Amino acid sequence: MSDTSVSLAWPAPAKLNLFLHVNGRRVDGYHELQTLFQFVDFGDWLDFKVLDKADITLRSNITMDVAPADNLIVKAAKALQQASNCAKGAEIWLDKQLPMGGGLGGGSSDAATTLVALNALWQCGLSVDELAALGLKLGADVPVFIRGQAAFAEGVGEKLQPVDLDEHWYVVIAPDAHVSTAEVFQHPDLPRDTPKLQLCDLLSSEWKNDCQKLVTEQFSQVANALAWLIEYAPSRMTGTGACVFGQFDNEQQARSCFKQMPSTLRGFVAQGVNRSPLMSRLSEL
Ligand SMILES: C[C@@](CO)(OP(=O)(O)O)[C@H](O)COP(=O)(O)OP(=O)(O)OC[C@H]1O[C@@H](n2ccc(N)nc2=O)[C@H](O)[C@@H]1O
Ligand SMILES: Nc1ncnc2c1ncn2[C@@H]1O[C@H](COP(=O)(O)OP(=O)(O)O)[C@@H](O)[C@H]1O
Repeated sequence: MSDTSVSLAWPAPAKLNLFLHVNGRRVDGYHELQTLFQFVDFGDWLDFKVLDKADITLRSNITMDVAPADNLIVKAAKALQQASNCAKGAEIWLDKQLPMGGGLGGGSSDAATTLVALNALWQCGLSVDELAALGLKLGADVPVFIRGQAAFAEGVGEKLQPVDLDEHWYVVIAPDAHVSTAEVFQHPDLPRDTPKLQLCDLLSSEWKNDCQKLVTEQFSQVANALAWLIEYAPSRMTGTGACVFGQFDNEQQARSCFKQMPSTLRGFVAQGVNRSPLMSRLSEL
């Protein structure tokens, strides 16, 4: 591939936290979690044009409320340049489909796709472990997107164990609310005492999200979306919100529910997938 070629689009899928337990708070303020990550076949898309000079530029279909230098995509590209002493740059195009700060991991997924794609396109030669370590510095959820396999996560989300889960269909609703991850974790009323359990026990118990009660009490939009969805399917919040998801056995049931969604709500239908679409894209190179 020549340095000026434009690669085909690269997917940056969303994730769901099928359960999210808060087990305690570390001395550095970060929280010990146990969570189950699965990807869905819906998300953002990125394009990269490799440049012979070290410039990194980003254009997007939406106006983002983060400065370019703070965008996780730009940060990821610069971190990779530094870590691999790479003198190449990139023009990056982002087709943003995922709500920002919604608990779907869009920013983390964008960062992971940038690291994986540019590592290949710039021929940096970093291993998956090296990319995951680099990604962790950008955000707790970046490593799971880099590894591209549904996973049980512990620690602050960096200790990952691959899992093979049922690939259900989901209706995902993005309530019109911005929930700050940092504020949820700082809140005095967040329960932080769920006992740590073995994965086999967690898989056979009822799944819950320890942030959900606090967030639904504070954001009526999240409570209302959940109250509507739960009439159709088992439903929960993902991450620290605001997005909620309902789980269906098949596509037809999910689409039938989605059709009945009030026009005041926004969302999408997607299938849970254990292998990230990013991995399929990478294997096409
Ligand atoms: C809790 C999860 C579950 O997926 O929430 P969502 O962000 O997806 O909603 C994520 O791990 C979040 O990951 P991410 O959004 O990358 O968080 P970071 O940028 O690393 O941290 C944002 C802030 O949240 C707090 N934080 C984050 C993760 C964690 N295990 N404990 C924390 O206390 C810290 O105060 C930190 O400053
Ligand atoms: N490319 C990006 N896409 C989304 N958010 C980004 C991006 N770069 C930086 N951010 C910042 O990261 C925050 C978390 O984004 P996101 O990953 O979408 O949410 P969450 O972690 O709740 O799933 C956003 O509120 C935004 O300020």
